[in-house]
Amino acid sequence: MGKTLAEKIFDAHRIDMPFPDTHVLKLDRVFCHEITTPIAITDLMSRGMDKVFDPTKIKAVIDHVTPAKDSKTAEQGKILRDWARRHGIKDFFDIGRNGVCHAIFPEKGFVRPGYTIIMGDSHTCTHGAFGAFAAGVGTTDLEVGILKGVCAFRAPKTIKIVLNGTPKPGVFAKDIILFIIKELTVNGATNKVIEFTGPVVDEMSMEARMTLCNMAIEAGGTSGVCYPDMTTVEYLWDFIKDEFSSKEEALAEYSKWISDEDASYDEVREYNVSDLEPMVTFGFKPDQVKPVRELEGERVDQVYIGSCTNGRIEDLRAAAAVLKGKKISDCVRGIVSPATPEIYSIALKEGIIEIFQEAGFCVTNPTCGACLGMSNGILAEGEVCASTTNRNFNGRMGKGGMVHLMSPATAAASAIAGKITNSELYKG
Ligand SMILES: CC(C)[C@H](C(=O)O)[C@@H](O)C(=O)O
Ligand code: SF4
Repeated sequence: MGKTLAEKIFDAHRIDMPFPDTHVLKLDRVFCHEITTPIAITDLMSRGMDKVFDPTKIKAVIDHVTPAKDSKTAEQGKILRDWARRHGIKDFFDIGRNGVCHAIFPEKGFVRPGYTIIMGDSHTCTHGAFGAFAAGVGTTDLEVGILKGVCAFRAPKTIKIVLNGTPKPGVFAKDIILFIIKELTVNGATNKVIEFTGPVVDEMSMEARMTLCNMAIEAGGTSGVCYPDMTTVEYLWDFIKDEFSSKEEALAEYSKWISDEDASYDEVREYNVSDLEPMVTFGFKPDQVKPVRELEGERVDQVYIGSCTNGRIEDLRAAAAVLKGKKISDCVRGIVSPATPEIYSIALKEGIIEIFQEAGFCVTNPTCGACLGMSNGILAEGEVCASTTNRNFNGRMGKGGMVHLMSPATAAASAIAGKITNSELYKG
């Protein structure tokens, strides 16, 4: 019997199986941010265990609220900053160099095919786009990970999604993943890995694959995964070129992180996305998804483009293609947060920041801020936000506020119209 990609990663990292269905894996990376890691740090300190297993494998960033907005967030940042310094964690990204964790860590080359990664953040699944097993964990697992470099997981049952067809213009990875979550429902993949495969994924950029894997958790998935291929090698090349004599050699090495033909899956679902329309959420759960057409005309007070789902350069380009030469509605506040300084600077060079500004958008520094309603764009009671983020939970972006999740192109078109609308890219 063949093995799935996740099973192969488990086999290569397993150091113990203390109970049936409990696999203790060696970790290649422990990622940290200033909301959850300070809780682990403080607890470890109080137990006299202020140690780290390997400072080179730990990467940390202040991203959720930056610059700090109050004493509490300043303190959270300080705990992480002091800890990183104390333990010689060199890859620590503070104000001026910081970006949204799930954008900046891949961008810096910290994620590789076949890796095991944990972080105290539910969207850690994003990194599976590289053919890694990456999972969000709670404080106890994070503490053990920091101390010992290991983590216990259940067997990785996998749902395979095969995506066929050719998406229409104006239909992006975000529309596809919203559709998949609608099909799977919010707990359809609980405790499972979602493997995204097929010709549509093969054609996708790393950015688009990260958008897919990012939202695996919204269907309950432990991790999303894509198979590494030449697109993965090209993305990583600057970081790996000393390890391999050619891209082909790197590809040959990474190709071991692909499921076998005869691997056994919990479920296999095939979709043809050729007829898929741009999608949008309604209600307060990410599986409440409809074609944009059916929500066309719904009022919007704020449009937010950013986050670990859709704050990457490709996302800003897609939004700018819609906004170019246009103004956003007087009734709308437009906010864009490039997800990393690198993305910000590429957007500046390409004239994308200017397009956003001329359209009437406020451009913020790289941060999560608005996405989880902590800073830089909190909604007032009764307000509605068209957002490229990943969660539309009740009050997510501000108490009493409503969030509609959509692609950057749809968000940009909705900013111009002042109401939910399909992008011109889709209208043709
Ligand atoms: C702050 C953090 C624990 C949280 C998460 O894990 O998802 C945040 O990133 C979010 O998206 O709500
Ligand atoms: S951008 Fe949003 S979803 Fe992503 S890590 Fe930050 S708060 Fe969480």
